[in-house]
Amino acid sequence: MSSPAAEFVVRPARASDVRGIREMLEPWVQRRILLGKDLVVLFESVQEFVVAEADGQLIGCGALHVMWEDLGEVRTLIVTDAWLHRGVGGAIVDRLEEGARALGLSRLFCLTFEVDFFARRGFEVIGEQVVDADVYSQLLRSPDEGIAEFLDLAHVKPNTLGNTRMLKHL
Ligand SMILES: CC(=O)SCCNC(=O)CCNC(=O)[C@H](O)C(C)(C)COP(=O)(O)OP(=O)(O)OC[C@H]1O[C@@H](n2cnc3c(N)ncnc32)[C@H](O)[C@@H]1OP(=O)(O)O
Repeated sequence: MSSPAAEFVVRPARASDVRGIREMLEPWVQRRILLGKDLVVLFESVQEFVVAEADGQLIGCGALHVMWEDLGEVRTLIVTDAWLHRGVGGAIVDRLEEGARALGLSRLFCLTFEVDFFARRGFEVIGEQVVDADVYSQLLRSPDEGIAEFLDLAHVKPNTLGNTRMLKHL
């Protein structure tokens, strides 16, 4: 017998979700899968986040970070163990892509171990930089650690070991 359809919603995050996002994030930071974020950084970026919720509980999250006029990044994508493989991650990515299109972005980057998941959603592995030298030099001015990872700077290489750089044209 097949299990009943999973009921969840994906919605913009609220400030009151931030501690729950941090709880979902922490185990992945410990395992060096995702970049750690201080609470203040998560509060400051709450408008970038969507969350998935079922029965009033957070079951997933993801964020869209704008990097340049045409370019964004999918960040901090997590689904709780009990909800894996039920379409939650895909629904979060769909929502982030919708947000990216609404912002006028045409390319979405991600840095991930979940290569198959992203490949099945249209992301392609990239080897080289996807911004020109001028944009690269502008991005160097950002204090954001995720941007440093995007630029593949030496001081963040320990964070990104084993990750794959992927890009989707929207
Ligand atoms: C850019 C970044 O943030 S990278 C970091 C990515 N996150 C992590 O590494 C943290 C750990 N991983 C996770 O939290 C999860 O594994 C995620 C977020 C990558 C994926 O979340 P999930 O909710 O399992 O994704 P989702 O269910 O949409 O898809 C997974 C598979 O389940 C399958 N699936 C989806 N719905 C159903 C369903 N109702 N019944 C059976 N299988 C299903 C899909 O076919 C999919 O397979 P596919 O990838 O071959 O297409």
